[in-house]
Amino acid sequence: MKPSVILYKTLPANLLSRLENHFTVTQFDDISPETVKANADVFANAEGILGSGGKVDGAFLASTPKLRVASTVSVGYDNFNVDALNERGVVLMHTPTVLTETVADTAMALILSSARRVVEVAERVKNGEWQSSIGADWFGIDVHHKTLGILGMGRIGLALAQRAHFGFSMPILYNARRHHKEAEERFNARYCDLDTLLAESDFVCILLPLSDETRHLIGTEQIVKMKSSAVLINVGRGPVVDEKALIQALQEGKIHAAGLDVFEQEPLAVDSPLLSLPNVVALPHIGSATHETRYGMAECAVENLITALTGKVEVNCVNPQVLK
Ligand SMILES: NC(=O)C1=CN([C@@H]2O[C@H](COP(=O)(O)OP(=O)(O)OC[C@H]3O[C@@H](n4cnc5c(N)ncnc54)[C@H](OP(=O)(O)O)[C@@H]3O)[C@@H](O)[C@H]2O)C=CC1
Ligand SMILES: O=CC(=O)O
Repeated sequence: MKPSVILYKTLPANLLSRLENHFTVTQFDDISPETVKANADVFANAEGILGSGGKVDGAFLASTPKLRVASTVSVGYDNFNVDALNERGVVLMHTPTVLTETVADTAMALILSSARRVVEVAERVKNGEWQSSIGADWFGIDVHHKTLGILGMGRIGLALAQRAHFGFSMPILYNARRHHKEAEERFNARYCDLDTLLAESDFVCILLPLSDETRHLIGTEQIVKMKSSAVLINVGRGPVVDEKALIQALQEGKIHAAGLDVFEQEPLAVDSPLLSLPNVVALPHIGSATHETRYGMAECAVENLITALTGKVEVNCVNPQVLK
């Protein structure tokens, strides 16, 4: 008998077929407690799950006693309680690498659009405000040769540093838990502590995962250390920034602008003050959202599930210790 798996993401037809060749697949819209409760038998028999979003915690694991593998269609896995997975011996697979370059493009797009006010001025053109030669009230700030501070010099951080160094001649500062020789040698990046990075950067770009250590890492105390001309970019996870503190800082002109792909609550509330600030570019968590990359991620997640349930895992495992 084929192992049972739960799919909670829409897959292209060919990838769904590939999954069905190996498993008995049951599809749901989500894995919310309501869905789990209403389909308790299916969840009780599942050996694998594949999807994105949705909380996988102790309560979920109690409802899935046969679960062996969780395959997330994302690189970030902050919605999984990894300790609880480890305790139960459940393997967690994710999709790094395949999305790295696309997410770095999104970060660069946010840097450029925040600095040059691309969204705001394009709206003004659409509203018929371009009636004569533009004046200083349409101007932005330069990106090239400005200092970029990268928080989190991992896969995406490195890809952003490459763009900024070679494409825009930007000096790079970075902070991570350890030094990254590759970034220093290839992009002349300089490691510095958080306070120094905040004080010296013209653009601060967050590419950190969400964890107990990074939650609200950037709050009022940190924002006031930034230059008043600086721009904050967040492509990592929303809760790394204390959003209330950021809103207040933007309203009071403590920093120049923000470019945000991620928020404390997603989707962002339509009445969020962020949406009425002209110096904020807000994107709907599109970091990896291109047709090519989303296909690549789905394909990677499918292969991850097949390998982890039927073969030998060599890459893309978050908790390889449970394989031993
Ligand atoms: N907006 C979007 O659509 C997307 C967002 N993301 C987010 O980007 C994150 C990064 O992805 P990726 O680059 O592939 O991940 P990596 O694991 O390659 O890089 C993470 C970096 O963060 C650093 N880091 C982690 N914890 C801390 C900490 N407490 N203090 C300082 N530095 C820390 C790591 O430091 P060290 O190198 O020293 O270990 C590493 O340099 C994902 O976890 C996800 O949250 C990813 C894809 C799309
Ligand atoms: O936010 C997206 C991810 O892949 O992580």
